Amino acid sequence: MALAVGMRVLTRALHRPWARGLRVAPGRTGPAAGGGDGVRCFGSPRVLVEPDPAAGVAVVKMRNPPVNSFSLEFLTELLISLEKLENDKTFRGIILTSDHPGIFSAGLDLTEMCGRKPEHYMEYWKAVQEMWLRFYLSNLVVIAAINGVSPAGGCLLSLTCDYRVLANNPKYTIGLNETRLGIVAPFWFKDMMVNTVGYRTAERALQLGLLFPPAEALRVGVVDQVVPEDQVQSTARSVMAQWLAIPVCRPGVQNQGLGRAVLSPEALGEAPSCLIQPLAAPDDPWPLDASRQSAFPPRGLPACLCLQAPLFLSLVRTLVGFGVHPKSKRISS
Ligand SMILES: CCCCCCCCCCC/C=C/C(=O)SCCNC(=O)CCNC(=O)[C@H](O)C(C)(C)COP(=O)(O)OP(=O)(O)OC[C@H]1O[C@@H](n2cnc3c(N)ncnc32)[C@H](O)[C@@H]1OP(=O)(O)O
Repeated sequence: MALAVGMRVLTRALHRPWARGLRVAPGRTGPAAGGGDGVRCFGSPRVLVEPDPAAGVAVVKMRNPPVNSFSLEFLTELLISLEKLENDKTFRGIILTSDHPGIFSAGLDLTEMCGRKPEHYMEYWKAVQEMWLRFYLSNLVVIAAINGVSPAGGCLLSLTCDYRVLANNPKYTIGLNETRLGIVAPFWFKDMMVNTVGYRTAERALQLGLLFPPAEALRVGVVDQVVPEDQVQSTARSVMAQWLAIPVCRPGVQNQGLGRAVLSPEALGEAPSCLIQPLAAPDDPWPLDASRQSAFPPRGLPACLCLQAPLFLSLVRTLVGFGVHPKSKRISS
């Protein structure tokens, strides 16, 4: 299904480049997540934050209908919310979930990735990387309460979290399905998966573009817990309490050199620009060996990406999977 929808969205975006996927959800206020009096939700049109100051926790709900895809606007709002919470010493943890049960996130917004100007791709790609880095490196404990389907970038976002609770609904699949769309998952997507499920499982999952239903997701370890749908939020809160009982949980993990293995100290210094630098230097020598070159363009490569061939190829050089890109060493070693 993801393949069909992906192709449909891409084709439509090509023919309707003005269709930006910019859907503004109405604002909303309500009681705090913890039910405390006088504490109001805040956020932005696409991101709702339900604070529970007493617990030091905020529930961050993605609400970018219809599928919580990562449009540029949505990414920007999500990052602003995260930054606000990080700068507010009241909060030590966030629970990341969807305001629209059934869909956690459809991942990158496919309409952002074709029919646009090169500058837009740069801006968009930078925002995607920043989202990943900011969540991955956040000093807040982040628990994902996955209450819907979570392909590709949606899965990546959950992989940045410290713990993943998935609702037990066979429709709620999760995984990195990029190859099914004819695109290669960036090496940092791949590294996150390898860190989570191990090399062989990640290799097979990425090559086949597997989307795991809950039982399988738990078995391979892409999620930490599968619970009945109506217990996802409460389980996430219990897990959070367990994490917050540890005085130095997230910074402590970093100090032990665990969990942040994808990033080298060099990349940490100037991460976003460092990561997109190869895209800005499209004349770099082709880094793929002959056998890999013959695999491009992959079968099923969306037509619009073929039309963007020069950009796409330079991106492929940046985004390759499984260690064929020399530059990946500086990030993933
Ligand atoms: C920047 C330069 C780019 C160059 C190229 C480099 C490429 C590098 C990319 C690297 C990594 C990519 C990561 C990604 O995340 S790619 C996105 C992958 N996502 C998917 O495969 C999910 C596709 N969607 C679905 O499977 C289903 O929509 C879903 C199961 C999520 C929900 O199904 P449901 O039946 O509830 O809803 P619909 O399918 O009817 O969809 C509703 C509307 O939403 C539109 N839609 C769906 N997904 C996306 C999406 N990812 N981006 C934008 N829009 C999306 C869908 O078309 C429907 O729209 P309409 O209501 O207008 O018909």
